[in-house]
Amino acid sequence: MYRLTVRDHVMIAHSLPDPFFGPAQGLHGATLVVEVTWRRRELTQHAVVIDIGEATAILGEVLDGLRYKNLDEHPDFTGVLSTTEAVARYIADQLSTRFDTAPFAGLDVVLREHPDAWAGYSVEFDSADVRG
Ligand SMILES: Nc1nc2c(c(=O)[nH]1)N=C([C@H](O)[C@H](O)COP(=O)(O)OP(=O)(O)OP(=O)(O)O)CN2
Repeated sequence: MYRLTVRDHVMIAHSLPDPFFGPAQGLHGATLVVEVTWRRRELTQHAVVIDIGEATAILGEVLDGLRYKNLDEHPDFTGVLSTTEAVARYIADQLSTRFDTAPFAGLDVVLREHPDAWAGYSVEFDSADVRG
């Protein structure tokens, strides 16, 4: 399996309004470092998983929808606890609508909350040995 990872970051504000989260029930900010890995079984005719520039642009486009936003007021997070895990899933879902998933085996999204804690979400696409 081949992999290509790009990284970006996004500053957001949010609250986690459940006693489970203790002080994080209140509004607070976070700078999330976002790593996305595209996976495929066979390389393209150009011997890549995906062009780094294209991957970076797609990720940036998705993160632009979150930058400097208060997720408590973001329509896509209404009624959702915007945990790192949930934001990772959201980013994976948004990414998956922005490229042809057919040649890829999957996508892994990792969000680093701080240097010692991170969470992620992986989506598996149909297996394929397509050379594109
Ligand atoms: N599994 C997750 N746990 C927590 C998340 C999360 O996204 N996924 N988020 C938070 C808070 O948003 C924040 O990042 C940390 O808040 P903090 O109060 O410091 O939480 P800690 O668990 O590290 O410490 P406490 O002892 O609970 O205060 C929290 N958890």
